Amino acid sequence: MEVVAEKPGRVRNCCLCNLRKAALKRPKTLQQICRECFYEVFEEEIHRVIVDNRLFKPGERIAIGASGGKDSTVLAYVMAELNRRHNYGLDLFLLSVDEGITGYRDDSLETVKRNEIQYGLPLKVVSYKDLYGWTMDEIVKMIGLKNNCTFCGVFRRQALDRGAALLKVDKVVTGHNADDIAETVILNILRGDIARLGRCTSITTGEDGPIPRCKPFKYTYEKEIVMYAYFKKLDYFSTECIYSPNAYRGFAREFIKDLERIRPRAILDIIKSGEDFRIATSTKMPEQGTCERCGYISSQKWCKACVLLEGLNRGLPKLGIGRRGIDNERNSRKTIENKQCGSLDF
Ligand SMILES: Nc1ncnc2c1ncn2[C@@H]1O[C@H](COP(=O)(O)OP(=O)(O)OP(=O)(O)O)[C@@H](O)[C@H]1O
Repeated sequence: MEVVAEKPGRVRNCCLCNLRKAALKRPKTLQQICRECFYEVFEEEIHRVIVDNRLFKPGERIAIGASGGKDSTVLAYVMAELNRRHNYGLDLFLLSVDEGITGYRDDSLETVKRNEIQYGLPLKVVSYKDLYGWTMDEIVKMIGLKNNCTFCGVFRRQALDRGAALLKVDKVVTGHNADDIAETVILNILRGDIARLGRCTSITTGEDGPIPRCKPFKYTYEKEIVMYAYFKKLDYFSTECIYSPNAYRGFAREFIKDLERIRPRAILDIIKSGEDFRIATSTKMPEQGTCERCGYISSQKWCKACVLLEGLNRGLPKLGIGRRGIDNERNSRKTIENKQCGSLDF
């Protein structure tokens, strides 16, 4: 983290207010600014994104997807702050999914429980065990570490929707940041995944599904989120998931970080390129329907979660994995590709 060294006589004034000493170099613009101005530009940029994109309407109930990590902790703090300051008129809730990962999610959930009190936001926790009858610990015991992120990603997406339905909220917001989105653009290009490339830069997704999801941090740099959490001394959990090797995404992440070092704007430009892609009309997009088994949205006969669950319950966990997948009559092409944690398609 780039904090300006405070050597007497050598520290410049903040280039925004020109009153106080600069305390940090802003990662997005490389400006040397004071803490107070950093808080202000950081929060106001998010406010502008919320207003310009009309993310919320007064009176809406909003669930903040809260994992206890830095992004969602800062999101919960800033959302509560902006809601008060700008009178958004929102009813905010914390919504956590307990995947059942001992030594990781149990600890991070303790952080979210403290955030509930610190920020005065009611918390709802939904668990894989209650929803699916399996914890990730049990799934990993059965399938090993190879495709576990596929199960986790598919189950989490649905678990958040189910939690949102229980809370009767109008929208879910997540802490996906600009770096996450730029990485996903690159990953979708590398995979040739046109359908996901087309939607991964949208600030709101799932408007045709059970519950829309928004990303107020779409243009917020990860480094700035870390700085903000550090200076504000926010209480968050910083351990990586113990089951997530994340190799392919890791390469994209490193690539973006290298580009950012040379030119900080690169992150915003990749997002812009993603936004400006036009999908050829000849590209066949999946048709939206509902799962015959559980009623969840699905482009196939069974939704991804039901296919994976069927595999687990029949002791054939590879059933829904890979390009062959389960032949579900209506559509025998691939059901699920191996996908790793932190996917934006969630
Ligand atoms: N278990 C969970 N319960 C609720 N929301 C979650 C959970 N896991 C992820 N999310 C939501 O999805 C966003 C992106 O998740 P990802 O797994 O990429 O974590 P991350 O980038 O490390 O974010 P964070 O720092 O908030 O953990 C999070 O910011 C959060 O809003």
